Amino acid sequence: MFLDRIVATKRQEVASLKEQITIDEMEKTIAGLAPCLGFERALSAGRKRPMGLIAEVKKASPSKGLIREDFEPVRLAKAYEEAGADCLSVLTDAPYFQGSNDYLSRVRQAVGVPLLRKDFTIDPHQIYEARCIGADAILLIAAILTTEQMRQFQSIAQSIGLDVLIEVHDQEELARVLELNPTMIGINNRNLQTFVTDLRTTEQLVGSIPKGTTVVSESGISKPEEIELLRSVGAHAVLVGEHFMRQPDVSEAVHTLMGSYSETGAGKE
Ligand SMILES: O=P(O)(O)OC[C@@H](O)[C@@H](O)c1c[nH]c2ccccc12
Repeated sequence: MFLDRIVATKRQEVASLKEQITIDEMEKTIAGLAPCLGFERALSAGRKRPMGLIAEVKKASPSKGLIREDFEPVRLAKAYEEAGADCLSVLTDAPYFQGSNDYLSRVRQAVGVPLLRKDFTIDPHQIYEARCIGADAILLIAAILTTEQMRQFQSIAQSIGLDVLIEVHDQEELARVLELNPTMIGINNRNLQTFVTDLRTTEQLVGSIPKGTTVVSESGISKPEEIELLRSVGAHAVLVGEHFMRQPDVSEAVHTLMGSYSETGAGKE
């Protein structure tokens, strides 16, 4: 299984991170940082369109290889912000997605919208690291974590001000995740074992999620009709990467997919 390979690589990365820095040291850095921007809020009450948007800064993926040649993370992030993306996601995994922590930190300096650190979180060290490099939210993937790990990671994240997006792609994962009363659930339309995307994944799972939880439909989204469909079944936001990365002008691509927006917010409490 491919996901197992990614996790094995991540374990080695975490081991070397632990040799470089302790949690105590990272906590000292965190004490001097500005508060996080509210990621979940930006997608719910604060969203700018009827459908919220997390626009992803993504250079490559294991299934597609290099996605964008002229990859300039800061320029892309500014274009997304200008086009009214509510939040951004920045891939930081290097071996499989050609991302980097440095991209996230540079994007943090350049934009004012909340940032998701998109990576494979398997250890508390990475949560502190995410905060230190400038993230406002982290991703927890149910497929690679036990319920207890998710509970522990969620509480660590909250204790340092980070929001948590918990990702599921089937009923079994969703049932485990609901035990944690999450504020935000991502439904990944891509099966991380086969890489096949199917928007019916969102349609099938969204009905089992309690009202009041912010639902993000993730992956394989590229058409305005899909946004409308996902909105009509109950998703509050979408996470879009590859489709935007393949357009020369990402700002225009956001407008074409998502429609126009108002700064005053279109979300409901
Ligand atoms: O590029 P897409 O198909 O629009 O998908 C974006 C995002 O959902 C995808 O990058 C993603 C979703 N969950 C992940 C977990 C790890 C790495 C990447 C992902």
